[in-house]
Amino acid sequence: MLVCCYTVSRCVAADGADGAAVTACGCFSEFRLAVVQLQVRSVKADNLSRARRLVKEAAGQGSAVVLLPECFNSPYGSSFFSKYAEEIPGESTQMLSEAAREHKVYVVGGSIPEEDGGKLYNSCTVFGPDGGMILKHRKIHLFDINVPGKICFQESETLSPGNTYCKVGVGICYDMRFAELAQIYSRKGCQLLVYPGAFNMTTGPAHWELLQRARALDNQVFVATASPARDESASYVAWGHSTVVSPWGEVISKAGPEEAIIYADIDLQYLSDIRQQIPITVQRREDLYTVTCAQDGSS
Ligand SMILES: NC(=O)CCC(=O)C(=O)O
Repeated sequence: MLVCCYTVSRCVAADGADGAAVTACGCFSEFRLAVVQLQVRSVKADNLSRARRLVKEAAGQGSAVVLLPECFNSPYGSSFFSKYAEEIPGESTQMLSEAAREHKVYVVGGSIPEEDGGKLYNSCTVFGPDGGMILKHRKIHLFDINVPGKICFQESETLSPGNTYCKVGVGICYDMRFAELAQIYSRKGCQLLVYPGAFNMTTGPAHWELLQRARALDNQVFVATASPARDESASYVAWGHSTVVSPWGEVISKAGPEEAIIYADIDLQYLSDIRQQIPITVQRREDLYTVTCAQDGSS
């Protein structure tokens, strides 16, 4: 999977088979990334058909990777998760697989509420151009916050956290706040971190761009976020502003609040150049500090 470029042989497929994603790894040094800021509404079938159409449009513009938002098939909110939840594979992931195969692109399928064994998860799946599922990432940091008078949201009332991270650089929304996760991904060789996410009207203006730029700069990686488009009539109003940030920390592409596709031409040589110019990746004092993984992380 090219968002990883961990090394081709270490990529892990959804079925756990090491190396099965070798062609998917591809390791292009330049490619076009499309971020689809979908207007998510209450009719699941409409969300799926619009997502499919926008993947097609993005592919037609030469994109190799298309990123969808968090909860692209369902309004975001605790009262919706169980109603819209599906097993994986299911209707929504079937659509992602078909769209990836039909248009010969990688699709990072934002996330959907996933039902498994009586529990609900917030899960991202990634499909390669052959329609095969490369990985599934379950959101590992549930969004439980309380900013008095502004926003109180408790994902843990309905969702369970995933307990593994994957070997490509995928996090979901609140996961972006955890710098260690991004550090681990970049140590494993990820050069692009993708975060489908739905920040809100309180934390969005304050933190959304800042977090992306921080993750990008700290790790000298590209960072892309995909939000649902803003719907002022929704119970949870998403901030929008899907963004792509370069390893220099610059915003290279950014949507407004409305439905849109944004594009960024990712050049991994540029990333290497920055890592040579400011060589923090080789200047770390691992004799004094280090970030360790509690487990192997395969998912
Ligand atoms: N869906 C989420 O995880 C939202 C996270 C968020 O808004 C934040 O401020 O963090």
